[in-house]
Amino acid sequence: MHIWILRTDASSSNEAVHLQQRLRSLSTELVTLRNRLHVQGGQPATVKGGGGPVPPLAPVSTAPQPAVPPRSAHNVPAPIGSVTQQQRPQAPSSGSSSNLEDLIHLHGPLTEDAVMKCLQARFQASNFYTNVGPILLCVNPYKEVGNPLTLSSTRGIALSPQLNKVVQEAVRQQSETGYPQAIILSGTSGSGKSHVSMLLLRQLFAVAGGGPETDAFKHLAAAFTVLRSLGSAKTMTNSESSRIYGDTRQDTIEDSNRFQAWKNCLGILGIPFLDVVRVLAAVLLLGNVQFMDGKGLEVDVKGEAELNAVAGLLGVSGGALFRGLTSRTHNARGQLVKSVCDANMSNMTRDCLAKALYCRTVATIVRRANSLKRLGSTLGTLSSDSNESVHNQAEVTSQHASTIGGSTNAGSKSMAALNNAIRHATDGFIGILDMFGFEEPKPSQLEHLCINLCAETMQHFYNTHIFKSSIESCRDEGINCEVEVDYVDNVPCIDLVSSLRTGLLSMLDVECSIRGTAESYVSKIKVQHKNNSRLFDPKPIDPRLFCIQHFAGKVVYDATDFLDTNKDVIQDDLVAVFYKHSCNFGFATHLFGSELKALYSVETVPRGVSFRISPTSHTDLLNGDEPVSTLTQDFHTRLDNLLRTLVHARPHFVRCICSNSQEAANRFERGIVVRQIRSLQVLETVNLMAGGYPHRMRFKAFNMRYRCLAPFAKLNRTEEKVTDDCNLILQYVMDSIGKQQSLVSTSYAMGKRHIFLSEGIRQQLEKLRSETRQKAATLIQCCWRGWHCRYRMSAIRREKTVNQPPVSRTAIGGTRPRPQPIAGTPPPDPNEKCDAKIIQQTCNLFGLDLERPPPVPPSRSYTVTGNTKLGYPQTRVMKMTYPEDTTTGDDGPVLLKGDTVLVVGASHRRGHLIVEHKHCTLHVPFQFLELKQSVNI
Ligand SMILES: Nc1ncnc2c1ncn2[C@@H]1O[C@H](COP(=O)(O)OP(=O)(O)OP(=O)(O)O)[C@@H](O)[C@H]1O
Repeated sequence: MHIWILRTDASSSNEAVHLQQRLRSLSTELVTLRNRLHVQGGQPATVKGGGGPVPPLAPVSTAPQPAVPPRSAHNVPAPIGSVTQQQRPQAPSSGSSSNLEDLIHLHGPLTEDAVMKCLQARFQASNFYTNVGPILLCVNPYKEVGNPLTLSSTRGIALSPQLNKVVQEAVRQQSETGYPQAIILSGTSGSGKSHVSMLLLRQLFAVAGGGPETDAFKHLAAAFTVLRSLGSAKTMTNSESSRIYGDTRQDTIEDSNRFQAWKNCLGILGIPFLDVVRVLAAVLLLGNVQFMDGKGLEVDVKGEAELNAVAGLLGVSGGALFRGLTSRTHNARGQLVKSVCDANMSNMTRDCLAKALYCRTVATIVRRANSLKRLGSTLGTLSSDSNESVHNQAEVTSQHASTIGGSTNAGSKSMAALNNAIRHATDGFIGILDMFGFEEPKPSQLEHLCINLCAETMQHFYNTHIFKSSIESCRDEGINCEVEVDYVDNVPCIDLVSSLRTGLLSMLDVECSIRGTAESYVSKIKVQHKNNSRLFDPKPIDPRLFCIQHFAGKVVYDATDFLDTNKDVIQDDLVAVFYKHSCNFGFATHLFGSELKALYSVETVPRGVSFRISPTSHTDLLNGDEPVSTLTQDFHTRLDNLLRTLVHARPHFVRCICSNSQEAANRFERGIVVRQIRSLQVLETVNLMAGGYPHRMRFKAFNMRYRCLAPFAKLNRTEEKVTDDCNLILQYVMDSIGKQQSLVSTSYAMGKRHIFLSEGIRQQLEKLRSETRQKAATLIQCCWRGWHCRYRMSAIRREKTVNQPPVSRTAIGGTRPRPQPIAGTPPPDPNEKCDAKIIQQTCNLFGLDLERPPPVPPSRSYTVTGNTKLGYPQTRVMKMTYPEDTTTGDDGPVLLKGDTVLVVGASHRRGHLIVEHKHCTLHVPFQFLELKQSVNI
C-alpha cells in the first residue's frame, strides 16, 4: 500500500488551473479598480467561479499575472459560528515590500504579480527568506557556489532569523508535545536545499546543546564531508548536486585541502582511507578499459595495462578478472553452460562492476556514519542519500512485525505493528529531509523518473498536509470557509508512475521479467495510458521516448536503458572472483559479503545466478537464486518507509527556489522564479494562509495554550464548558486586537471537535500569549527579586549584629589576632566522601539519626577543673585587665587585673563567661579569669 494513493477527481493540469486563476484575478482586479475609482452601480463580481467578461490573456512575464481572489470577499456571508474581524484593505502596493517578512501581509489584491514583486524586492535587498505563515520560502542567491556544503564548510555562513525560527519552532513543538518533527525541504535541483539543510542542522546542534564540540557533530560533519564528495554530480541546474548516480566529475583536480579534509574525515569515521581509495581508483581505471569484438572466440581488450592495474587494486589476478568480465554461466534446465560474451555484453558487465563497487563503498560509509550517529545523538538527517538507515530500520521492524501478524488479518496487523515500531523509533526525533530536487535533463533516464517520482510524492505530501486536510476538515465539521483554494492535485501523475498494476514502474518490472525491449515497453505504456493526458508522445515521435507532464514541468524520458537499469544485476561469474580464496583485498570481499555467502552455500560456483548491483541484505538473498527486487521496487520501498516516518512527524516546510538557471550570483530571473512559484503553489498557499483556516486545534488544546489570555476567574475550566472557554478567550483577544488595523483576516470558526483558525488570528494569539507570558515572567521576577532583596537585607543586618565583637576595642586594638590556619594544610577535598556504610554503622553505634543532625548540647552549668566539677556561680579573679585597650574612649565598665568578680554562667558566645561586676553584666573570655580556690562554692 502506498501512502499517496488517495484519489481525487481533480484532473486539471497546472496550465488549466492557472488559466482559470488568471481569469479570476483579472476580474477581481477590475472590481478592485472600480471600487477604488468609486464607480457606482456596478455589483462587485463574485470571487468564485470567475464569471463575467473575459479579458484577453496577458503573456506570462508581463502584468497582469495569474491571481487568486482577494481574501475578504465582500459578498460572501460569514459562516455560522465564525467571526471575521476585518475586511482586507485594498491599499496600494507600497515601496516597502522588501521589509515584508510574511506574504500574508501583502497589500492590495493577492496576485502572482504582487507575490513576485515582493520576492524580487526582498531578493534585491538581500532578504532571501520570506514566510508564508509557518512555511518558509528561500530564494537561492547563488552566493556560495563552490562551497562543498558540509557541516564544516558552512560554519562561516550566518544563519538568518527565519531559519532560526524554523529550528526553534521544531524544537519547541518537540519538547512540548513529544511528537517527532520533520523539517522538509523541497524545490527543484539547485534551489538550495542542501545549503539550507546544512544551516538548519548546525542550528539544531546549537539549540540541542554542545554545538560543534559534540562528538555527534564531529561524526556527522565527517560523514557529510566524505559523502558529499562521493555523492555530488553535475545536473542541468546544479554543478554540485547531491546525487550518488550520474556524471561524477572525473576531470576536476581535487583541491588539495579538500582532499586532505576528506582523508581526515574517513579517519574520524574509522574507515581505512587506503581501502576506499583503492576501490575508487579501480572504478576510475575501469573507464579506460574497452572490450572489442576480436577475430577469435574471445573478445579483445583495449587497455590491458589498465585492466591488470584494476585487478591489482582489487586484489585479484588479471586473468580471473578478465574471465569474470567476459564469460557467463547459464543454467539451461539444470544444465550449466558457459559462454563467452561479446564486446557489448562485456562492456556492460564492466559498467556493472564499476557501479557495484561504487554503490557498495558508499553504502558501507553510510552504514558506518549512521551507526556512529545513532550512538551519539538524537538529531538526524533524513537525507536522500542516507535512506539506507531508514531502510535498514524498517527492515528490522518489519521482521519483528511479521512475527506478530495472525493468520487472517496478518497483513493489517503487521502493518500496524510496523507503523507503531516506526512511530516509537522516531519518538522525539527532529529530522531534516533534503530530498532530490525535480530534474529535467534531456533525455532523462530511469533514475530521473525515480527522482521526479520522489519530488511528486513530496509535493503530494505538502498538498495533503496544507490544502487537502484543511479543506476536508472544514467540510467535515461544517465550516464554511470564505476562501476557495484551488490547488493542483498531483495524484494522477503519481498514479501514472507508481500505481500497483498499471503504473509505469510496475509495467517496467513486468517487461523485465518477460525479457522485453525498450520499444515494447514504451508501446505498452502508451496503449495502457492512451487516455491519460499526463503521458504523451514527444516531438519528433520516437518508439523509445515518452513524455510526462509533472507538477513542475514536462520531462521527456528515453527508455533505451530502462530495462537494464531496472534489473540492476551483476552475474555470479564476476562476483565469484572476489571470494576470499582468490581475492587478497579484504575490503572488496566485504563489499560482496552477503552475495558470496549465498553463492558459496552451494557447492557449484558459478551456477548462472545473478545478484543486485545495489547492496542487498542477507535475508533477501535467502529467498532463492534470483534477485527478489528491482531497482525501482527498492526505490519504492525506501520512499514508502520514509513516508511512514514522515506521517508520524509534525512537518515544517521549507520551499526552495532557484533565482536563475546559470547559477549566477544575485540574478533574479522572473521567468524562472514564476515557474517555480506556480509549481510550488505559492500563491495558493498565500491565499489559504491569508484567508482560509489553515490551522485547527482541539478545544482542550486551545484552552491549554491560550487560557492565559482571558481572566482566570472567568474561565470555567471544565470539560463540558470547554467551547465557552474558547469563545471567552477569543473574545478577549478580539477586544485587544480590535483597535489595531490589520490587513490580514483574523477570523476563526468553531467546529464540532476543533476550533479553526486563520493564520492572522494564530499569529495574534501567539503574539499576545508571548506578551502575556513575558509580562507574567517580569512580574514573577520582580516579586521574587524584591522578596530576595528584603530577605537578604534583614539577614545581613542580623549577621552584622551577631558578628559584632562584644567589645569592639579588642578587634580594633589588634592585640589578639585570630590564629591563622597552619600553613600547608590542604583544604578539605569536597569530593572526598566517607563510605555510606561506615557512616550508617557509626550512626547506629552512637544512636544518631542520619536524617537529622544531632541536637546541640545545652550549655553546661559547671566547669571542670582537674577531676572536679565546679558549679556556677563562681568567684574568680581577673588575670589581666579587660578590656585590654582602655584608650578607645569607650565608657563601658573596665575590670582591672586582680579584681574579684562573680561568674554567673557560660555565655552563648564561645569561650566566654558571664561576669557580674558592680551591677554590670559582661561577657569575658575565660582566659582573663582564674579561679579563686578559697571561695569555691
Ligand atoms: N542561501 C544561499 N546563499 C548562498 N548560496 C546558496 C544558497 N543556497 C544555495 N546556494 C548555492 O547554490 C548552489 C546549489 O545549492 P544546493 O546544492 O543546496 O541545491 P539543491 O537544491 O540541494 O540541489 P540538488 O537537489 O540538485 O541537490 C550551491 O552551490 C550552493 O552553495
